[in-house]
Amino acid sequence: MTQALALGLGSMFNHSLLGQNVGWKRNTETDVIVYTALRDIKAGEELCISYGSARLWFHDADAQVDTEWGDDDNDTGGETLAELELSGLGKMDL
Ligand SMILES: C[S@@+](CC[C@H](N)C(=O)[O-])C[C@H]1O[C@@H](n2cnc3c(N)ncnc32)[C@H](O)[C@@H]1O
Repeated sequence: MTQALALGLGSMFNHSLLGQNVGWKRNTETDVIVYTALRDIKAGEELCISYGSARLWFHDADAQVDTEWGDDDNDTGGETLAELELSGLGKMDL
């Protein structure tokens, strides 16, 4: 597994699984992450990427499922969010 830590502007994107409007792809040969608009984005609109459906480390304000913070039974890595993930858009290649 290869992991990456986005610095600079790349560290400013919030997560949205359902409302992501920016996709991203890592180039592990050049160590560059390329961000691409997934649709037309209005001025002032928040830019959101998907951090993936893996376990998140914060309470996701965007989550559409009943998640109780700190409860293993409610982690976001289960099938519920995976089913919601938009195919191929901003998906983490972990
Ligand atoms: C990479 S930073 C994103 C930028 C950050 N919001 C800032 O102002 O610097 C990741 C952090 O943003 C917050 N965050 C991102 N997406 C979120 C969401 N959907 N709901 C709640 N907090 C979120 C969490 O605190 C998370 O640890």
